[in-house]
Amino acid sequence: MTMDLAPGHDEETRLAALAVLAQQVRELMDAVVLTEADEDEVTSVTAELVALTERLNDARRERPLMPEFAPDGTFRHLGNAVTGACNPHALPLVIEHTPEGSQADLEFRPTHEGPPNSVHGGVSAMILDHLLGHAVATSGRAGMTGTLTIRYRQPVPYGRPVVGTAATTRAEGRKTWADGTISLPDGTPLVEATGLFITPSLWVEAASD
Ligand SMILES: CCCCCCCC/C=C\CCCCCCCC(=O)SCCNC(=O)CCNC(=O)[C@H](O)C(C)(C)COP(=O)(O)OP(=O)(O)OC[C@H]1O[C@@H](n2cnc3c(N)ncnc32)[C@H](O)[C@@H]1OP(=O)(O)O
Repeated sequence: MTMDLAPGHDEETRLAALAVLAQQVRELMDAVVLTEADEDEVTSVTAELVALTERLNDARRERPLMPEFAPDGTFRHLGNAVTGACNPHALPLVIEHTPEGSQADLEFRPTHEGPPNSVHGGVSAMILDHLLGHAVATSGRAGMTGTLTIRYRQPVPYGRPVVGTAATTRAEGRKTWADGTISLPDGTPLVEATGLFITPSLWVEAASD
């Protein structure tokens, strides 16, 4: 049977399949950090993974998927380390644009372990960097992180829901400041961040060309 496919349908279907693969790889990574399998089983699984890696590398891109607008007009960056549905490194973070700024429901995974039973501080900083950057971008003043200051108030648990929020606080020329937190659902702050984002002079020049 043949189907009448809309333009781009094949690629969207392929990307959806790739997102499912990326999610399976996240499950695989958790399985690797938690497994108690014996050496023979670990060696056997590794051999299968080598074969799977070679199959994917038979059709390899030069670099991860770029930011773009999806067919429905929404912005997406499927290859991003924080938000990319097709990047197993990403949670992925799904960010909502709220009247106050940016917000995301999060659940960290065993692969994010830093101190025993809690999330690595660098991972929390990475998530806050992105959330702050998103708040800045949605305020119409997109920029690169210049500075990021983090205050770790309480350990962040994994395997439990937490909430990330961010909002811009002030702007001056090409500089925009934003604050954000990772909190428990009851509002208890765990990590606080303040960042300075700078719109690169190159972007300003490119926009005025
Ligand atoms: C409803 C609307 C929907 C819209 C949807 C939107 C969706 C949003 C989507 C997606 C969100 C994305 C979120 C991303 C979040 C993650 C961001 C990252 O992780 S970025 C990677 C890490 N950061 C870097 O790699 C930067 C590396 N540095 C640079 O590229 C440059 O140094 C840069 C751009 C920061 C500045 O370069 P220059 O040449 O443009 O600017 P100069 O002239 O050097 O400085 C201008 C002013 O800024 C100060 N400055 C420069 N760098 C600074 C710094 N690092 N710290 C403090 N001040 C700095 C300078 O002292 C100067 O200040 P004086 O004007 O004199 O007061």
